[in-house]
Amino acid sequence: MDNSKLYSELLTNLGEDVNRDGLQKTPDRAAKAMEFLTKGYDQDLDDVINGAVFDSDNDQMVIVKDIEMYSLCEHHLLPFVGKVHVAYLPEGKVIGLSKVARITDMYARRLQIQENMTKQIAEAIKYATGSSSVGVVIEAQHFCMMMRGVEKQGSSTISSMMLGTFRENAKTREEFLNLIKKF
Ligand SMILES: Nc1nc2c(ncn2[C@@H]2O[C@H](COP(=O)(O)OP(=O)(O)OP(=O)(O)O)[C@@H](O)[C@H]2O)c(=O)[nH]1
Ligand SMILES: [Zn+2]
Repeated sequence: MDNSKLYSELLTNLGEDVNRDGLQKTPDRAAKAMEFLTKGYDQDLDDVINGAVFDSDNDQMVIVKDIEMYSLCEHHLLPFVGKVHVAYLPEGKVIGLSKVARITDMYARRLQIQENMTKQIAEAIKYATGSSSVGVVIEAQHFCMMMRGVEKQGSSTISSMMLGTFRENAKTREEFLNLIKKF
């Protein structure tokens, strides 16, 4: 059965009249929206990187911060929304900056938990750049904690994955964390 039909059944089960004016196209729209929000399953990391990795002899920290992220929690299918910060220490190669955001989207547009997505992005940056030192921090608000359940609107969740020098060297980690702080 296609997703539109499934949404139609869901709405009927919820007590709605799927033939009423406002709902006529809703199953189609909802199916399209869900397909968009989970399109990361169909993406391949090499295709996303698209060869945009360049030689560079700059071995200092690169940070792409405040990348907006919209994902869906795998427990409730509700959004979690926030910012992703990515850093790495180049080891001869740098990646196209937009690809860092595209990699983030590829993993965000799946059913996720924040911690797993944090690790997946870090591993992908490591793979793409060949760098052993990668740091990823995600700060997000989970709608399943805000709109329902525990109903806490003010809390946010911060997760991190530090690899290589970011894990081993407190100074490198601090430099990253200081540079992504809000001033
Ligand atoms: N660690 C982690 N937990 C998450 C994430 N997204 C949602 N959750 C949590 O997953 C848990 C699921 O708990 P359950 O007790 O099985 O489900 P529930 O009865 O709907 O839980 P409540 O949200 O407490 O009402 C909840 O504590 C959610 O807050 C995430 O990205 N990471
Ligand atoms: Zn949830």
